[in-house]
Amino acid sequence: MVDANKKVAVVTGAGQGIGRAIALRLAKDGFAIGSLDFNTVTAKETVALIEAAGGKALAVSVDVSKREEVISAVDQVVAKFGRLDVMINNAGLGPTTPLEDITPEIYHKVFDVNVGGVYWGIQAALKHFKARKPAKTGDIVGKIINASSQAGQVGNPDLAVYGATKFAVRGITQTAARDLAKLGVTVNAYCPGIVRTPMMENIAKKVADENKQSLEWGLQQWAKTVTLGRISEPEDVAACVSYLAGPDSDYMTGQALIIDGGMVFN
Ligand SMILES: NC(=O)C1=CN([C@@H]2O[C@H](COP(=O)(O)OP(=O)(O)OC[C@H]3O[C@@H](n4cnc5c(N)ncnc54)[C@H](O)[C@@H]3O)[C@@H](O)[C@H]2O)C=CC1
Ligand SMILES: CC(=O)C(C)=O
Repeated sequence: MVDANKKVAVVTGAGQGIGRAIALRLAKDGFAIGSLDFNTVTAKETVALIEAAGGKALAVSVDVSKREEVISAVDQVVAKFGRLDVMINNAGLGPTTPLEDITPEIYHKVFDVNVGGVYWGIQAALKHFKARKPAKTGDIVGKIINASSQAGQVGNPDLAVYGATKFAVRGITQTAARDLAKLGVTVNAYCPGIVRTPMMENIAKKVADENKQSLEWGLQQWAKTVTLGRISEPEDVAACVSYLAGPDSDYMTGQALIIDGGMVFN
């Protein structure tokens, strides 16, 4: 159990990339962290990094596409740290899927993770938020922050499945914000541009290989196509999520913050 006023955040997909950056940043902000990931090894590595910096964290193995696993994982974090303040539904899959290559298996798998994981994360968090009574009307008892994308704002080449899930996350965020406001729960999303992570590198590798160019060239091509050419770092996204998780954003709900200002909407 942590001291009573130490806030607690759960991050899904905390084993690498943007999720790890968010977990490290929120730990630096003073949160105890639930580091949830399909990959137990990397989830534990994130915990080790947080503890080495003097923070508190718990790794829990989870497949966010499985509702009961998500509920159980969040319960384990609350059992350890005594409370839940922020739920960050970050875990996702980002395959490149030319329209004619989409199969029912790909469709179900990506939607089950990217969209189902958000539903189950919201439900898992709500269970604990509803147990808290706002001291006065308008007080915030919990925050939900979901991972959308620039690809959830405009159609990206070859990302018809992935992009559809990110459009869906924006819709879920707006509906949940309306439905949960009366409980004192805010719901927002972050919409990064091109961020240097294993997911984005896998996507960029396709265009790089097709053009016999380097991975960096592929990332740049993507950045020029969907933004004004900037490749962000996971820490840039974590800074935005730190704002959404902190008290300065208590007034905000239902927003889908576009992180990479250099957005180009065709
Ligand atoms: N990298 C980018 O350029 C952008 C990423 N995003 C979004 O940010 C989020 C994080 O993306 P990245 O860090 O780039 O991805 P990543 O692929 O580098 O890391 C994703 C993490 O989620 C975990 N994960 C995957 N499926 C899971 C499941 N079923 N259950 C639990 N954990 C699971 C993976 O093990 C991994 O640790 C995703 O939702 C992605 O859609 C949004 C815009 C841009
Ligand atoms: C992976 C992603 O969200 C992109 C290409 O914006």
